[in-house]
Amino acid sequence: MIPVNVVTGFLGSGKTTLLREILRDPAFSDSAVIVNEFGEVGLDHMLLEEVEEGVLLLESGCICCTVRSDLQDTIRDLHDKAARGAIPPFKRVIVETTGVADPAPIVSTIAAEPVIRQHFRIGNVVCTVDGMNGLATLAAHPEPEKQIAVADRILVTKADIAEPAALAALEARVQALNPVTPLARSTGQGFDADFLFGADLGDAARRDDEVNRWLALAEHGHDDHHHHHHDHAHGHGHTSGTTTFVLRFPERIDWTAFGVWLTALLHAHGEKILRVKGILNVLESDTPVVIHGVQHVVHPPLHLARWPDDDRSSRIVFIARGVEADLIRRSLSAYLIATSKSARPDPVA
Ligand SMILES: Nc1nc2c(ncn2[C@@H]2O[C@H](COP(=O)(O)OP(=O)(O)OP(=O)(O)O)[C@@H](O)[C@H]2O)c(=O)[nH]1
Repeated sequence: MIPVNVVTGFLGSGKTTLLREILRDPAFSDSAVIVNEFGEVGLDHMLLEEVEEGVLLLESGCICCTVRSDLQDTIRDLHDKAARGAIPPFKRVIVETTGVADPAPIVSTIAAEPVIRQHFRIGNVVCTVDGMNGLATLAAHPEPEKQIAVADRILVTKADIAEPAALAALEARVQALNPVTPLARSTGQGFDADFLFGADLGDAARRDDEVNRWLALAEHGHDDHHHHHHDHAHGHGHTSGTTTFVLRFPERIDWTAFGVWLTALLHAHGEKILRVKGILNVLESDTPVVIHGVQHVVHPPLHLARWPDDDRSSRIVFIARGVEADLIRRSLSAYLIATSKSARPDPVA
């Protein structure tokens, strides 16, 4: 299965700079890149073409709203061409979105298409955040907050030119919006391509590490001295309403009942549940099941070969906007009691 990575991030935050550098890395030369741009002039495309011939430009506008089928066509086209030998084989796809795109529909576009699903899987969503203008952009525009919430990797760019205090304030804000996603800084060169695009939950060999990474972040935050809940909507004159919470249940749960509940929740409130990730102790298996989803899309559940530590409780992290943690907790609790399989879930701080 070929991973499809998505590079998102607000206008001018450094997406093209990241891609250009990544494509210079010989280990990443076997990447097919799809660039989505607004407007007539494909400037990013011209920049990218200098270094990489396998770059395709998706010309018909914004992926996220009108032309999702174009993205599907483009991915199928890449696959056909590689199969025919018309282009070199590639090991990964990277989609660069426009700065104002919502990455969630792009993820669902790839996840929903049966032909694509036979050969491709979702890789990481990498979000660039402008180290200079990030706070101002977050205050003024709705898109970056969602891009950050949905991301699997966050890259704070322009660390070479931003003020250290401003960078720290930005990172605190980003971590408050999404405490479970690892964050790195960049100076416009020397990117850790493996961290950003190599390691992801869909890769069985890297899965345990990934789960440990976000579980540790979910439970301890990025920094123990500085717990994420403190920073939420801190200063900046902007109250976002994006919250993160962890539901923990001590007893084994019925996977089928849980699956029905989660499907119903996302059907009713998907646009408010930006991200869900969880490790479940299910009745049907002695090893844990990992779930993750972006808005209305739940990826197929993944099995871990072993538990990451001695803790056998199920833990589910939600990043949500405009929905009360308590509502979700009570709903799940009621559902599990009604299906009489499990104990009441308790929230942890
Ligand atoms: N000093 C410095 N400049 C950077 C860095 N990252 C990006 N830039 C500069 O910031 C500007 C915008 O970067 P791009 O990579 O074009 O950003 P983008 O997100 O692709 O922009 P759009 O295509 O407009 O959405 C360019 O002039 C880059 O050279 C960085 O880490 N340090």
